[in-house]
Amino acid sequence: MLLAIDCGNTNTVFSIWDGTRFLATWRIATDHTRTADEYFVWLSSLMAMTKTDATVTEAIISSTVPRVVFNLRVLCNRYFDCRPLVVGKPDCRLPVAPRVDLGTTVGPDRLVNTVAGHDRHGGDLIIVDFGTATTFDVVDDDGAYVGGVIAPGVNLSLEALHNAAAALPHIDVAKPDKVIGTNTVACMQSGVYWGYVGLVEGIVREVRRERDRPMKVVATGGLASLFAQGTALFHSIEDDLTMHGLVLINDYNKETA
Ligand SMILES: Nc1ncnc2c1ncn2[C@@H]1O[C@H](COP(=O)(O)OP(=O)(O)O)[C@@H](O)[C@H]1O
Ligand SMILES: CC(C)(COP(=O)(O)O)[C@@H](O)C(=O)NCCC(=O)O
Ligand SMILES: [K+]
Repeated sequence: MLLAIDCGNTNTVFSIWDGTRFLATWRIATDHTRTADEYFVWLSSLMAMTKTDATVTEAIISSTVPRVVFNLRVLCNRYFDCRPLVVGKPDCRLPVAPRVDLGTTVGPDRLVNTVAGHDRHGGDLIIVDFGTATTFDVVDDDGAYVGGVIAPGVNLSLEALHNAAAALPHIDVAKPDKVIGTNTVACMQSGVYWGYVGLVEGIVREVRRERDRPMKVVATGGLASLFAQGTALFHSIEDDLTMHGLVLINDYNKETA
């Protein structure tokens, strides 16, 4: 079975793929000080508690945080006796190479999303990923990542507002009932919610204009469904997009070994 690990700047997601379906998906806060032993205690207790009968024989990692990869590699080597594939490293092949400026290191999460999005929808495609950052990945007809947009993430914007203004509280993102807020929290929620809807709609409009062709829009990431309530832009919401891409890349590397 495959252990697929998607490490973002906020959360790290572990999924177990049995060749047909995901048996389990577990999430932990990303922390580069976490050791391989800590990961294993956490993983094995979740496996036991949920009665997940998994024998991990292979692993693949996508990490936007370079520092965590070391301990994740140790986890795979020591406890699952396998050498993980790490997306973005030279020994992890991709079906189609990205077409970007020389010297650019594209976030591995964006490369993985590109593979998954193209498998499900073909091109031309825009993938919107609501993570720590909100990213837009532009996928060409042949499946190449050809660039995109990086915007500050929703929660990052809320944090920045709270940190910079003494009278603004820490709040969670939500869809407000009305645009015009009649209290501080409602005003902040409106600014961030409708501001983001405008940001996403505006960026997609401009990307389509620049590419001058029809492009599907797929959304992923924890906050995608909340924003889908405020816009008709998304053709689909796919929470498992990154995990699907990790499975595809792992298969591709085995097939072409
Ligand atoms: N269902 C949700 N509701 C509210 N906030 C969420 C939800 N899922 C994720 N988040 C928040 O969205 C942000 C991005 O999370 P995540 O998608 O895990 O980011 P990353 O992939 O960059 O680690 C985090 O601040 C997280 O707490
Ligand atoms: C843009 C990102 C920070 C998004 O990461 P996330 O929100 O998933 O934690 C990550 O994809 C990254 O570090 N990218 C490197 C630069 C690039 O993709 O061009
Ligand atoms: K992201």
